[in-house]
Amino acid sequence: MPKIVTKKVKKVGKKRSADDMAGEDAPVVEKMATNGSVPVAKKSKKLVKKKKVIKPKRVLAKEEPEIPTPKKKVALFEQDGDDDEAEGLDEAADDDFDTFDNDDFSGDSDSSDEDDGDDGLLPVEKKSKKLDQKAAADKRLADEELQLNIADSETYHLPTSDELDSALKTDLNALKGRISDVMQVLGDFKKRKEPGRSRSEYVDVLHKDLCSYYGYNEYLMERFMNLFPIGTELIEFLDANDVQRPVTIRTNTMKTRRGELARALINRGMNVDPAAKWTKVGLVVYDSQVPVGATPEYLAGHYTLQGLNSLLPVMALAPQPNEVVLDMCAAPGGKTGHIAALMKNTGTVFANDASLPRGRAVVGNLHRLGVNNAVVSNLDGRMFPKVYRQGFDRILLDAPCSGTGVIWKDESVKMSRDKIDIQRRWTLQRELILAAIDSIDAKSKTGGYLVYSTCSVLVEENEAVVNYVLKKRHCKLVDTGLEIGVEGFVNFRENRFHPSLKLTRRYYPHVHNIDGFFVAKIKKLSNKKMDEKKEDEGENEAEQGNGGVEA
Ligand SMILES: C[S@@+](CC[C@H](N)C(=O)[O-])C[C@H]1O[C@@H](n2cnc3c(N)ncnc32)[C@H](O)[C@@H]1O
Repeated sequence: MPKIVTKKVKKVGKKRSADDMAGEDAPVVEKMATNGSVPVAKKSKKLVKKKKVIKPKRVLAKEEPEIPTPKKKVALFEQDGDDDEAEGLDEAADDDFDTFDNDDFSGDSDSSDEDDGDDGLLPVEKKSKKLDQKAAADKRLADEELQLNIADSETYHLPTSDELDSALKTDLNALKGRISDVMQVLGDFKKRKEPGRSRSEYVDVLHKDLCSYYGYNEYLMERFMNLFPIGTELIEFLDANDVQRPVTIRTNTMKTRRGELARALINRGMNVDPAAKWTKVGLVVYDSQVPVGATPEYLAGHYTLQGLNSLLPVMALAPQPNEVVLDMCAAPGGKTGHIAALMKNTGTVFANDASLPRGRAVVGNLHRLGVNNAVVSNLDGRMFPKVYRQGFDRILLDAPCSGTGVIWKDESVKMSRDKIDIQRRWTLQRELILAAIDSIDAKSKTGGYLVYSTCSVLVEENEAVVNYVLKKRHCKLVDTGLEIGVEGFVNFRENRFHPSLKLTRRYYPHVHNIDGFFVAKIKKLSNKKMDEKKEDEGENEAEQGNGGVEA
């Protein structure tokens, strides 16, 4: 029987020990499940190649070479006019940052022609626009070069298997050239193909070359090729997987407000800005003269280090004051702290994790953040229907996953995620999502919601898992209420999911400049069991052993 740690977290803790902090940036048990925080450290590069500039469409790029002097930034933050305001330190009180969002906090007075018509954009978004323009110019040049590569002959000679195994494999430039050439051929196949060659022969060459160039196993590369049918988006995605995301922090609104925190951090030598228009608590840290995870403000719990993506499932969950909420896979606790803040430290939030060492990090973090409405437990999430059946108003299931959305944090994902590994993961995810839905009270007066999220981009771990629970339980998908993200798949290759799957949201590093992520919000409709015949339909699909997703 698993041991339950029932610690009511009561007060702001003492200074955190190194042990307490261990879980926050360095996951202990599941290395891939790291979407709770953005480490400051850079990863090492395996391949020596030209890195692409990420195009931040809605979120920030880390390129921000000009660091305004702290003094200048403080003056700008002071114009917020929130110093004398006496609102409580809650999320709603952060509304005054609508004006904050529109101010120029970068200290960048550059007003070049390109900025014309950019009124209303954040400074960083203006910069982002310039980056877009530069990227477009680069792409034009690259396209022209590509044309030159294969203009000599209309058709393209497909390498033999000997050639494939030759020095080309280690010559990254030649490999990249061949990838471009083959992609060009596939884009205009009838005209460019070598007579007698099939499309699949070209796709096979491309597949192998992409594995060699980017360092992936064939299984995972195939999944990505299915996700982004061969074209520039696939390359953009693969390039983005090798680039660090911006360092971002979440303001703990139980202790401070974003403007106040920004001023304090700027005075310590950090260069920060509002992270994005859709969040009133996120700040992006462009640069810092002090360790972001060790300032007095950090130790006092005024903020947590969190990727912007990790704000999204909690925003979708929208926990209400006085509810009973479960964070089923909570460690290291970044999202639990956010849930507690939205509940204004009222009601009860259960922070559970199957890993005891990671659970200890949750206790440390919640103490630091001043959370006093939490119960920390150490259970296998699948046990909850037995422990507290239909006991919760809302549940967040931030499921353990392949981490294919956060490859920049853990490059080992590229080689370790094979068919068996992914199958093991979606099997657990299906068991957890059933347990989660069975632990929700459909009759809750204020809630009855489950949010399912992963830091994976694979359909098997996302849409297919949600589609499975829709078949097995009385529940339906509802709007996440999130401003950004692209729709989840309803049709994916041969698969036909429930049409409501379009209400789910996907996030990609190359599109949103945040970690690859998935969010679904589900409303439980009844506490009654579904009839067995309907349940069997879901079961049969799972038995196919492909996660309901055709290769
Ligand atoms: C994606 S991480 C959670 C991150 C966390 N929500 C946050 O934002 O800080 C997934 C977590 O699931 C936990 N886990 C794995 N299997 C579990 C299970 N069967 N029941 C509960 N937790 C589990 C892992 O220990 C890991 O901490």
